[in-house]
Amino acid sequence: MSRLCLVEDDPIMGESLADRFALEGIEAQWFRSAEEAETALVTEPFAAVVCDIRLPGLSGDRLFEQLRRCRPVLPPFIFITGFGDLSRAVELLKLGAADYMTKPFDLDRLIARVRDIIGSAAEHSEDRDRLGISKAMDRVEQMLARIAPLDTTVLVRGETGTGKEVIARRLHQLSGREPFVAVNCAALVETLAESELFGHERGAFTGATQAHAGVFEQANGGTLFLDEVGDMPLPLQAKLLRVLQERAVVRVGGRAPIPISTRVVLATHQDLEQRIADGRFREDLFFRINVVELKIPPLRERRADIPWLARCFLSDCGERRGGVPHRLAPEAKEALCRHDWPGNVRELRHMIERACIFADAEQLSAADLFEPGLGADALEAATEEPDQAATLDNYLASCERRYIESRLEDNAGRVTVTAEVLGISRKSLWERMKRLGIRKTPAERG
Ligand SMILES: Nc1ncnc2c1ncn2[C@@H]1O[C@H](COP(=O)(O)OP(=O)(O)OP(=O)(O)O)[C@@H](O)[C@H]1O
Repeated sequence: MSRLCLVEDDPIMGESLADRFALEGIEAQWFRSAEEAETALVTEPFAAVVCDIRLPGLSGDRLFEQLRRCRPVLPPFIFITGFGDLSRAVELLKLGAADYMTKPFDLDRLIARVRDIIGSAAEHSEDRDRLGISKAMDRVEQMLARIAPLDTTVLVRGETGTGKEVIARRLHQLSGREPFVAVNCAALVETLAESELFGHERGAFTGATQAHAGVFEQANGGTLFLDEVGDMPLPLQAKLLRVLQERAVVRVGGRAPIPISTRVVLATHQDLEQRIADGRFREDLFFRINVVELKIPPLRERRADIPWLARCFLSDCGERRGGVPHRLAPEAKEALCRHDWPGNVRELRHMIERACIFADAEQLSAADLFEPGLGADALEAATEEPDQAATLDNYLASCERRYIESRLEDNAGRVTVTAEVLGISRKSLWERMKRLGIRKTPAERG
């Protein structure tokens, strides 16, 4: 789905835009009024909307606001504005519009922006079912497809937060089995662990007033996910080994073995070889569970997945809040790609979710992500070793300069928009730029 919705009442402008889109191979449907476009936008899918603000009847901005109220997810809106509509355009950005272009605008820039938006939307919708787009995750997906129909035991290894449970669930989904039962072995209470895993008969111990099926039985026919298996106490490891070998459980206090046909997926972030060397993990169990091993690389070793996962989480947040997903400013995307992610995908997910809740604007800056309330550049400057000879005033001025420069860069040098973002007047921003020696670049406007 890469069709564009163009809303423009001016016949010359509309025709030239429609022609240019056609020349560029972008399929566009042209509407002369917001009313006509509204009907199409509620019934048909569009990859993006290019919309004039001033239209006869319903205006472009009212159309956007109306649709926002009744549709949980809207295609990205790019507004075409006259100079007088600039402050309205800034408000629309805050409400979730993707961008705006001031007339007369550079058609090449508009085409590039539309391509950018349509391209990433298409790329994203195709990829939504994937685990990542890196080569490493490609290989994991290929392995999953191959082992899904078999009932082999699978060991998933990787640092904490790399997505081991996500992978176990994907394998389960691909296998077509039911049900999926997950147990965190590190959280098992030692005295109850055996009964939890293998079940117990009535009267097996004080308090066992009823017979209880353990997780192996509960997962019969499906998948049993044993997370943090590296942390399982040694006596329990011996019992687990027996169950895996015999493919049958004996409930605590019971005698008869109960056959089980459960695919067992185990996961750990522990260095099992080291734990074997330390006498904390059974070597025979290791060989038994290590039939198929899936190694999930840490996020810092598959950086291609970072912006892709970030987009997934942004769109999840957008769907949850029933609005247009937040976007990443280019510097925010770069900062994400540079970060080393010790907490892996979990850290990335939490960071994005927190930023979506607390950020004021629809476009997330690096500061929104890494240090809400304090600009990332200011933070960087503040954590840099200060020049010993610098006075406090010089040091603060350098933080202020870096922060303003980075916000100007985010907003393509537009002084009016940047002043809005910084929460100061345009005049005050000019004065600060002059005082701090920040020069306007030729590309700047506004
Ligand atoms: N490929 C992925 N796509 C989308 N979300 C992911 C992916 N990988 C991980 N996540 C998210 O990251 C978080 C951590 O994932 P998960 O619990 O599977 O990691 P884990 O390796 O099992 O962690 P731990 O070792 O701490 O148990 C979850 O919120 C999960 O939804």
